[in-house]
Amino acid sequence: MAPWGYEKDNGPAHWHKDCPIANGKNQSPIDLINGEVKYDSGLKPLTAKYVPFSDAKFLNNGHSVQFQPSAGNGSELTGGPLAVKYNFEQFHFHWGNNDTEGSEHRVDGKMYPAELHFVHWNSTNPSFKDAVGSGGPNGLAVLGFFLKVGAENAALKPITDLIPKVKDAGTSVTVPSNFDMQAILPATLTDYYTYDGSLTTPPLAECVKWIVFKQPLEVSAAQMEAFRSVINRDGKPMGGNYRPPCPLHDRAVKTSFK
Ligand SMILES: NS(=O)(=O)c1c(F)c(F)c(-n2cc(CC3CCCCC3)nn2)c(F)c1F
Ligand SMILES: [Zn+2]
Repeated sequence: MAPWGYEKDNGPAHWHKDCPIANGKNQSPIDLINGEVKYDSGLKPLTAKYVPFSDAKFLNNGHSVQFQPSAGNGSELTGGPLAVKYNFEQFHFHWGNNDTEGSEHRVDGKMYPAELHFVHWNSTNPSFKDAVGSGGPNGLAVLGFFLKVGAENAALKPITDLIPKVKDAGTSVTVPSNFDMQAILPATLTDYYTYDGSLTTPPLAECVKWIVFKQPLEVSAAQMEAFRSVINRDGKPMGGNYRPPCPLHDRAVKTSFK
């Protein structure tokens, strides 16, 4: 099969051939149905401590645009549903070709125009790759933020301004060392949905504690348009790089809010 993608001939409906776990019982994304979630008063706020990276790339890997440091620098995530410290690995985006689609998770069936994922790995593992392969839902912790069109996002501007430089698959650019990743996050990481799931792209490993924030972040129409100018390995717009929702099976979605 052609390398996986989001087109008719290599999209999500084909992924099970190389990754049979695609039909597993703990797959992501899901539709977050408010009538079926359960408030858990034990869920505390999360704490993300992000240190500026001196050597990070922003790259187009053919299926997303991704902020990727060359090595860890002590940036970490703790709290919320997490029992241990998780190291920051990368962040990337999923988006649509218009404002009615683009996010991976949905809320009562509603899609947002984009979704931002901050990927972290359980620090009790020797590496990110080991964490992905560690078995069970505590290998990775991914923070999901919905993006909606509104005011310009000043914290994301240094990243969206780089998008024209990574328009083509396989290209990358160095991110200025004064980029403040912490500024992207809301001041308090309180209201979120959390459930056990998987990577939303191959290898679709069922190793993720998902933490999806209720409050969307805003980006300007111009920032959304920047994403829509990115092209994939087939030279087509990358927009539509989202997996449709998967069955919940017998999983519970907990919320930190009533
Ligand atoms: N959407 S998501 O679920 O947040 C999400 C993630 F969390 C990821 F970690 C990855 N991921 C995939 C690999 C290849 C590795 C190749 C070596 C084996 C481990 C996977 N690197 N990072 C990913 F692509 C992705 F989309
Ligand atoms: Zn993602």
